[in-house]
Amino acid sequence: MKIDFFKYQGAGNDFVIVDNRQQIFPKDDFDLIERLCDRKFGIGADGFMLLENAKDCDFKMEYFNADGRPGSMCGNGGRCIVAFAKTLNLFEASTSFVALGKKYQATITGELVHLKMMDVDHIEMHKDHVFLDTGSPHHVTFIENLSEFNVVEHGRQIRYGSPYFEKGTNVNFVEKLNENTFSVRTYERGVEDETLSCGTGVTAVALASFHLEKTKEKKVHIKTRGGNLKIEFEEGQKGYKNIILSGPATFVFNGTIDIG
Ligand SMILES: N[C@H](CCC[C@H](N)C(=O)O)C(=O)O
Repeated sequence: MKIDFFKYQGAGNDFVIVDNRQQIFPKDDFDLIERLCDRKFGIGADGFMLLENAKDCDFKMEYFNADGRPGSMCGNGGRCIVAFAKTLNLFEASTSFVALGKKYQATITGELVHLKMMDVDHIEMHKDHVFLDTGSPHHVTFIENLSEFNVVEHGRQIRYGSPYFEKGTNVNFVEKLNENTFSVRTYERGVEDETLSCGTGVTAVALASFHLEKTKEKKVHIKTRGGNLKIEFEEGQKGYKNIILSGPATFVFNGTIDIG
């Protein structure tokens, strides 16, 4: 069977998207999804997404990591699927979609997609890191000389170590550049490698930076290897709310692939 796919990237975090409103895609076939994401045997991507119909929303997003397994929330993927949904005329100026049973809202202005992330109530503070869930789990550590740092080696050690083990976590290494700007590199669970950027990861870094008083700003700029992202948020009674992740989400190419 041949399927049409669309390749997008958001700040260098890249995705294959398939329009599955007709339920044509065999989504239980994790080996197939892994192969489609493979950069040598397939199309190549950090993640795979299906756009499906949803009841009270414009569409549903189903996200899979490059290892073919269903992932948790993906911030850059969310922004990319919103850009894709726009080309299908599924909404005008703003959209709401469902992912992992949660409702998300987004808007588009020019090249930028602004995605409202889930509220974050808990930030775990540890001696040398913080841990929080922004839709996906994130371990955040501040370091120096980020550009020289071996992200894969250290990220992998933390991801597979205590207390995460098999379930794992995404791991972000951060360096402060100025009062409201941070540089971030992320080791992504499910890709098991460094990716060029991670949306839920930079969101976690922005909140962690504010929480640790490394910035007083509630509008934080993040530089990643794949581009720049911006996070705005408000303090809620318990934690953080109205968290908006903004950045580019760009169509790269489309094609047809025989999935057997
Ligand atoms: N790249 C994604 C995160 C994917 C989540 C995945 N790595 C997991 O922990 O299941 C992002 O932009 O937020």
